[in-house]
Amino acid sequence: MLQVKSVTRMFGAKAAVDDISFSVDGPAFVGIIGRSGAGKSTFLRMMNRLTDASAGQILVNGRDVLALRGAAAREWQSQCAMIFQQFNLVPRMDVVSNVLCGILNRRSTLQTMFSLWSRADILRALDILDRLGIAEQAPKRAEALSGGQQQRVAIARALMQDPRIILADEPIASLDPMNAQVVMDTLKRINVEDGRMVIANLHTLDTARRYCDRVIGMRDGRIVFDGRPEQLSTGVARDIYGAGADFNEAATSTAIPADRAPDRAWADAMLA
Ligand SMILES: Nc1ncnc2c1ncn2[C@@H]1O[C@H](COP(=O)(O)OP(=O)(O)OP(=O)(O)O)[C@@H](O)[C@H]1O
Repeated sequence: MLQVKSVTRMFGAKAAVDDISFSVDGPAFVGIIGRSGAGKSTFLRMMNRLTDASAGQILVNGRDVLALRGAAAREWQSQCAMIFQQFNLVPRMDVVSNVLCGILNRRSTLQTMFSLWSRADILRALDILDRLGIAEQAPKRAEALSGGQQQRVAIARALMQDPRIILADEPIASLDPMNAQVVMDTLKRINVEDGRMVIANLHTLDTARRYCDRVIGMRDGRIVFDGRPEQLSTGVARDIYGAGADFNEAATSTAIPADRAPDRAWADAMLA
């Protein structure tokens, strides 16, 4: 389904992403880890064409999405939704309108100017919010919501596009552990229930181990690890992060232990 072939992105003389290749067969949950500056965001931005690649191909079902131009590139962007660390919602706009923004590019200028949404679109947005457990927030301004709720609105906006792939750039980096868990559980549900591929840049090892089917470790623009989460030993992690013997995994942790019943119940209630 996805084949990344020798993809490189240069910024001046520096390779932010340096000749990376990997392929993913099915709708997996892929985590990309690595220290700041490793090239994780640049890769995701190339995938959905926010940034051009300097060389290489990204084949999705055999089609090189890096070669698409104009309307075809925009069409690809709608199949490849992106979620950001800072949610990127319109703070003063209500939640349901933010979700409807996911299909802005499918509307005429007139429809956009007068905020005309079809009943079917509005019902679909509400359905998605309901599925993510935040339907009651629909009329509120986005800025009135907690960080975790805002990130779920951003996920709802992404789902409105009905994408094949969801790219998540540090989706939980601004959240407290409990909200982080709810957001990761939500992404996992979408991956498993809908069969949409998720590729998430993650900064915590325990999150990568817990949610991903596959983990890719990047260092200085290159892939230095590509394997299953259980292969991600402390030694491997130390290598990915370029850390010394004093590397402390706990320092990269935000997750809540799975055996903490109240947290689990809270998360389940939020997702119900
Ligand atoms: N627009 C740009 N112009 C110049 N250099 C850039 C640009 N974008 C990224 N870089 C450089 O490319 C390298 C990779 O950056 P990137 O943001 O992809 O890393 P990252 O792994 O996502 O890190 P972080 O987690 O801090 O976002 C860094 O050295 C960065 O300074």
